[in-house]
Amino acid sequence: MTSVFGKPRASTGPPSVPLEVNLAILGRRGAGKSALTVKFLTKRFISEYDPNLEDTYSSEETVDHQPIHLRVMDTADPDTPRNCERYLNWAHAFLVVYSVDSRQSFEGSSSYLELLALHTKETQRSYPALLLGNKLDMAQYRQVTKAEGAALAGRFGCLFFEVSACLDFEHVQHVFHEAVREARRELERCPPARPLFISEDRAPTHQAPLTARHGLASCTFNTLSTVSLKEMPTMAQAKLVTVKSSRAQSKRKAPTLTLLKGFKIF
Ligand SMILES: Nc1nc2c(ncn2[C@@H]2O[C@H](COP(=O)(O)OP(=O)(O)OP(=O)(O)O)[C@@H](O)[C@H]2O)c(=O)[nH]1
Repeated sequence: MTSVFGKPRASTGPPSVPLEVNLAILGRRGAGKSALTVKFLTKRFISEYDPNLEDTYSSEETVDHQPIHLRVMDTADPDTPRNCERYLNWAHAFLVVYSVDSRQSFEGSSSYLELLALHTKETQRSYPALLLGNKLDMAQYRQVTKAEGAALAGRFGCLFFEVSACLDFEHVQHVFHEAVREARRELERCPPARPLFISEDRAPTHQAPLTARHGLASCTFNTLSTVSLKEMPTMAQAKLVTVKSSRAQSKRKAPTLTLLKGFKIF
């Protein structure tokens, strides 16, 4: 224990490194992906947005006392899943969103779940997905029953929630944190191999040749003597904007606040 001005302070040791979790939000246009993302990040409901904007946001979260560096990709596919590698190869977990007042968006969410199932099969890895029926506040205009949502989620073995981006923040936060928990479980169960790529233009410095270090036949590895291995660079296309909800709250007095690129928050 240490003490500052007579107040006892627990000795915490070195700060724990946050776990990095990437979350992609998928769904048909108008399902409420952006509204849910912004609600989660700022506790606010947006009414104006750029439907063609796709961006990735980052937020420092604490889930079950563990620091998490969460990145959220609010995707914007045109009408159907398109160029999906950008999120399939990036995300640790997926939120698939439909709107309870739109049968079309529900059918769209089914296509996304099928896409994820195919990706799971192809990569032989498991990708947690949560199915969200959004716009629960519009329940009087329902086109999709809760039972139908639950049945679809059951078919793909994923968690299911009905939410509203314009009702309570805690419920939306709970859903995002559930996605983090699912991703964390999977990352613990099956840690990803650290990806490497080979760059042929730089010789390794201060290193004995592979052949000498491993006693391998020189003819086999001669070509590797000018190769260096590096970690894969981070995705170039992901633009990160860090949002601190406390900052958002302190600027509440501003009549219109543009906090996230492309979003107007009132
Ligand atoms: N009543 C209600 N309206 C919502 C809710 N969520 C989103 N909306 C509205 O639905 C419309 C579409 O919401 P977005 O968040 O832009 O939907 P999106 O899925 O991001 O759509 P794209 O950006 O076109 O891909 C907007 O007018 C939102 O204000 C909700 O929970 N309840």
